[in-house]
Amino acid sequence: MLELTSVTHIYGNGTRALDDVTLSIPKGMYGLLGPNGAGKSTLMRTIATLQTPTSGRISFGEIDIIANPERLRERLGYLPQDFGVYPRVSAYDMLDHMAVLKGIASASERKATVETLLNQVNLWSVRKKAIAGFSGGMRQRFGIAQALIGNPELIIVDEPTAGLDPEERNRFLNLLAEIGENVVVILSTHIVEDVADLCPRMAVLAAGRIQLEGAPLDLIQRSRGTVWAKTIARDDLDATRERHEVISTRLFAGRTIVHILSQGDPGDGFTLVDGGLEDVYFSTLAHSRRAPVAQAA
Ligand SMILES: Nc1ncnc2c1ncn2[C@@H]1O[C@H](COP(=O)(O)OP(=O)(O)OP(=O)(O)O)[C@@H](O)[C@H]1O
Repeated sequence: MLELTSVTHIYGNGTRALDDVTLSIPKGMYGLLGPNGAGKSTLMRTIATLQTPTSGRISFGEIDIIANPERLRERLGYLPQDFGVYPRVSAYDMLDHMAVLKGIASASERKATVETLLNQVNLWSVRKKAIAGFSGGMRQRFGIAQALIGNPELIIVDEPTAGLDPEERNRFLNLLAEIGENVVVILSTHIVEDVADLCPRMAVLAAGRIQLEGAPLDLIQRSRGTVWAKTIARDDLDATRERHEVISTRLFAGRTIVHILSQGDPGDGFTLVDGGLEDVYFSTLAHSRRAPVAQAA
């Protein structure tokens, strides 16, 4: 279990990127959902011990990770949002090199590790090719392979599916799902479907605060009876926004489908729909923009 208690991070320029974040993250896949600038990367880097929070406590099992970051690092696998430079060395050699850095000194143990991982992420056939020539999806699968070196107990993946085409995204998510239920896997993303497809628990982070936490199915259940939809002409959108609490809009065949939040029948020809996680997410964001402090309390 990873426990965060009142974690706040204020950057040198005064930006309060994390504001009193308290979370308990159990084993299994955990989704951290939030828009750009919400503070997700700051939170991921903080948990990965790459930066120290301004205040608050973080523990992983028995380990106080702020006091003993090196103990966490031995158990951590991290795929950052921007993996950085993609070298002209082969996937095999790079993974072998990273295994050395992770402390696997024995050549035979390293060979077994590297071969297993390349197979697991389906890069065995291209193991001799330079990573610089890999597609986005291949790079992300390589990123997961390096994160899995040394059997980590805590795995952090920051925005891993951004920019992947649907087939690559599916492949990558299946790979994450296989990693297992015996480790903590935190998936940070702004893509609702990533969380809906994979995570038994999730939190929504916006403006540095946890706005919502729970099991996606429960959260969807709780929103039942409050999400209404209607197809309108695009020109009518402003008027609709004035009259109703619009949580999302989507174009379909040149028309606009609006979803609104209403505790009772809003009239105007809206029909009740079975809301999904996207509705839960967008209504949470709408609330947080209106009353950030009250919502997060
Ligand atoms: N080094 C820094 N110095 C000052 N402000 C920063 C720094 N890094 C991030 N921020 C600010 O902190 C806030 C949170 O940024 P962060 O990158 O953690 O968000 P994010 O949810 O990961 O967004 P994105 O997906 O766009 O990276 C933003 O307002 C950002 O501008």
